[in-house]
Amino acid sequence: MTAKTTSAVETSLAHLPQVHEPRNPGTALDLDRIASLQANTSAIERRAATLPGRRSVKKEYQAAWLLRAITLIDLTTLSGDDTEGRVSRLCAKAAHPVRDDILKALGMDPITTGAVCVYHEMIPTAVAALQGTGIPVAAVSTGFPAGLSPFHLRLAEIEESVKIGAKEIDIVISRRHVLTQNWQALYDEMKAFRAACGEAHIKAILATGELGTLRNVARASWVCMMAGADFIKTSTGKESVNATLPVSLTMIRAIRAYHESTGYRVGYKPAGGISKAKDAVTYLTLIKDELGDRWLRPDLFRFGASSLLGDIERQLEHHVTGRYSAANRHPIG
Ligand SMILES: O=C[C@H](O)COP(=O)(O)O
Repeated sequence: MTAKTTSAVETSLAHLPQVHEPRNPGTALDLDRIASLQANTSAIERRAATLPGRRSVKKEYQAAWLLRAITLIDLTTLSGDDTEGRVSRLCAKAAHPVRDDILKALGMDPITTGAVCVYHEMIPTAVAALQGTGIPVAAVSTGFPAGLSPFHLRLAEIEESVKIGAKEIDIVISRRHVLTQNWQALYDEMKAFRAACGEAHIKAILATGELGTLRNVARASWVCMMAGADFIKTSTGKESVNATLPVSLTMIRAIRAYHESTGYRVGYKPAGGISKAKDAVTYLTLIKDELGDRWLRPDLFRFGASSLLGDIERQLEHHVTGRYSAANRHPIG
């Protein structure tokens, strides 16, 4: 570990004070604006194809980016066979995601993940396990992942999740409202979900792999932000197509335009299938390029990921020791 590397890591993670960003209150539904939205699919795909080339990360900064990525993970388990034991172990990992010897070699103080994300039934276990850590519990509510349970039950699930300690609620939108271009219905649904959350922050999962076109992704992003979403999120992780770079560019540019238009910053959460450290760094450089450093903090960016942390750990270990002790032999490029 060179002095230059240590300094890069410290510079990257230093000065991350708590920022109290005003929450997006939403706006009236502007149907003309929604109708006028275009998505230049071929331009977006061309831009996505250049990633991560243009801003590849220098070796001495890789550890810094990887540590930053860890602080931005919603460490997730969303399996039908989840148990209290698995969730407790996940929470312990969220509180100590990096081995002490690696932190020491990098000259870093302890860090934590951004949050832990679980099903409603696992909230009490996660809340108990994370007590005193400052790590919030995020819950997927509203009949995740399909979101097709009765509307009043989806609202009740949100309210119950908040009541028992979830500080963040990841809701799933009704994809049919997008596919039928029923923007008023999507807006009303999202507003009702936001109201049910109260003070808890709400992340709107668009399930982009089921929305058909990037234009629909752009329109759904705008409608959810107009209805007061704190974050927009790509996927549940259960669709056949989850987070992709073209979808991310579309959503990130909607966030940028919404900020320019209203002054409110909405967060972004790519989720589903992001399991490699290299991909995490690509996403972070994309955010830096398109939205700027302000979005590289946990209040405005999260990865929804169940297995990303393991690969980042392997890459950090390699960075510090020069070798892999685990199965992954593919260094970050
Ligand atoms: O919201 C989080 C996703 O369900 C995580 O998906 P993943 O298991 O593919 O990382």
